[in-house]
Amino acid sequence: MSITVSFPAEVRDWIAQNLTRGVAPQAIVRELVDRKNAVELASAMVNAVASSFLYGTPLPGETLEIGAAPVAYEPEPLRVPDGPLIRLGERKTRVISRMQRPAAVLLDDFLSANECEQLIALARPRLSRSTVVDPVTGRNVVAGHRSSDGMFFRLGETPLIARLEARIAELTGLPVENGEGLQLLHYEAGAESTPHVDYLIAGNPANRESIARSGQRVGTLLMYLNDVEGGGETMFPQTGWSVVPRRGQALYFEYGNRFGLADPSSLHTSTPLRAGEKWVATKWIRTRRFVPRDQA
Ligand SMILES: O=C(O)CCC(=O)C(=O)O
Ligand SMILES: [Fe+2]
Repeated sequence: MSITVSFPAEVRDWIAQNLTRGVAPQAIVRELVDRKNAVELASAMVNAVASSFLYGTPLPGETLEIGAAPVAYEPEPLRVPDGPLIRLGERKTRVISRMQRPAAVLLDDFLSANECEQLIALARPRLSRSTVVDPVTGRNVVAGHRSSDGMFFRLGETPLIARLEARIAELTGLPVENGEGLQLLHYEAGAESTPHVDYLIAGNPANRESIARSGQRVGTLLMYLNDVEGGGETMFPQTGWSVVPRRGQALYFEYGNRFGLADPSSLHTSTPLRAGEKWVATKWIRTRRFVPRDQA
């Protein structure tokens, strides 16, 4: 049995700010109990906000159900075609491996060596220190945790970019217009990205606005543009799976289901690069047409 109680927006936002700053959920519950809330109510309020962070869902509204069934992510199969070979336009790509959770496929020969070299050459003069959206303020800041350089292409910016975007749409079954501009990342020795999910957490206004404009992110395609000498693996700590970058290969993973939940097992990291460099191109895909902030 469950009961419905009111959940004031100020309390919800205060919990969201604390979770974003990394305060432990138990500490937030304790503080609420100190402020004369019943422990069941305090736990339910913190759990509701934590669950929205975990599954990439909207923040809870003005009411809260206490005693409702807990949320869990139900995985769905990838939209990618079955079989060992996938024909994408004039290109045939070979499936190396499939993974159920997170739903993923690793592909060989997704890009030709020449396409990898062209992407690097186009991106190199335009690199700048990678930024991320600050979870508290929602502003773009230099990513302390990421320590790579990056740049973005506009959708269809060159014939090569347009051709790759068409290939990605054919693979994923999601329209080109749902894709964000292709991002190129360059890591040097020692650089890494710490564990993160690619879907957007509704804890700050910038992410909420982005989700309202373009929908949630539901899939990521990583294209490896060079072989790495050591480290620099794309690692999924929840499942212990790690992909070693190899030139021309692509890793596609999806993390959105039909209930609008995102998959926490898609948490991933680029492990510290031990030597040499790593080049990777990332395509993030939304549920709807991607509208950048400056074009809203
Ligand atoms: O460099 C990688 O392997 C991962 C990159 C990544 O996580 C991203 O661009 O979102
Ligand atoms: Fe990522």
